[in-house]
Amino acid sequence: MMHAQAVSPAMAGSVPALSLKNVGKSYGTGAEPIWAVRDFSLDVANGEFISIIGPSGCGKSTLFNIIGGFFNRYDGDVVVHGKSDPGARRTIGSVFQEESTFAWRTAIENVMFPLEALGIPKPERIERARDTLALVGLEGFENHYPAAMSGGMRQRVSIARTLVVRPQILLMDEPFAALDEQTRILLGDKVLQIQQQLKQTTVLITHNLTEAVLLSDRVVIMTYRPGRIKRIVDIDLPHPRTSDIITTDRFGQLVGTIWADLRDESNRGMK
Ligand SMILES: Nc1ncnc2c1ncn2[C@@H]1O[C@H](COP(=O)(O)OP(=O)(O)OP(=O)(O)O)[C@@H](O)[C@H]1O
Repeated sequence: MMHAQAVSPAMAGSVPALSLKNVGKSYGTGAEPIWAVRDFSLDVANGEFISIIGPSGCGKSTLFNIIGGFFNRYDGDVVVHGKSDPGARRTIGSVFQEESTFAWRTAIENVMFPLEALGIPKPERIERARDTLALVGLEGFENHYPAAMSGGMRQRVSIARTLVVRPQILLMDEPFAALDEQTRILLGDKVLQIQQQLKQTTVLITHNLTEAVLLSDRVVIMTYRPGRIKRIVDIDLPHPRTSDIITTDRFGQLVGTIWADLRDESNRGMK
């Protein structure tokens, strides 16, 4: 169940949805640059749910920015569905850690926003935004402003705004970091349902063990700075899943296994 290979067995012979080839990024100049991420290589299969977990400061957000295309310069290659040209990343939809809803727009107006940029006619925009809000469990809240919603609901609006264009790859950086544990777990259920329905490839950056094990097909554990792959753990829990699985022995074993690695890296970060 545990191995350090960076290629999923399900992927043999097919083009990965996402391929990271020796990606890296350093900050600062001069003789001693700080390497945030170094020599990070990983293939993600179509439809796979991958979590990347690591201690604070290990380079998770840096990796998110590399994958999402938010840096001008980094080392290595990011290949999306076999292509590494600048347009290849159009099939990636990103969800950010910080709250990113537009306060002056209602929930449905937030979700319609990316469709406006694509020039989609209004009736279709409304229909697609409504459907996607229903997908994230916000039916009936279409006309609410973000200020009248909870943090968890606002993050669901952000997720809906990303999903409304049906990205083939969903990339998320700690999207539930600001939420309490119960809301996180319930949102995890929602994310599982969405993934089972849309079957999009998902890369979740997180420091939350429960979330990583609940949601993922594989969990990638990062080392403390420079962020490299320490180990990849196959999550051999059955599908379809719900948060009920948290109470099983196998879930506990997987969390324990990952925690053992993570604790070593977190300790290095504390020093
Ligand atoms: N703009 C920057 N300039 C210099 N160093 C930076 C910069 N951004 C990040 N770093 C360094 O790179 C390392 C990785 O940062 P990054 O934000 O990617 O980590 P992280 O794993 O996302 O952290 P956290 O979980 O605490 O958000 C950090 O240790 C930090 O010191």
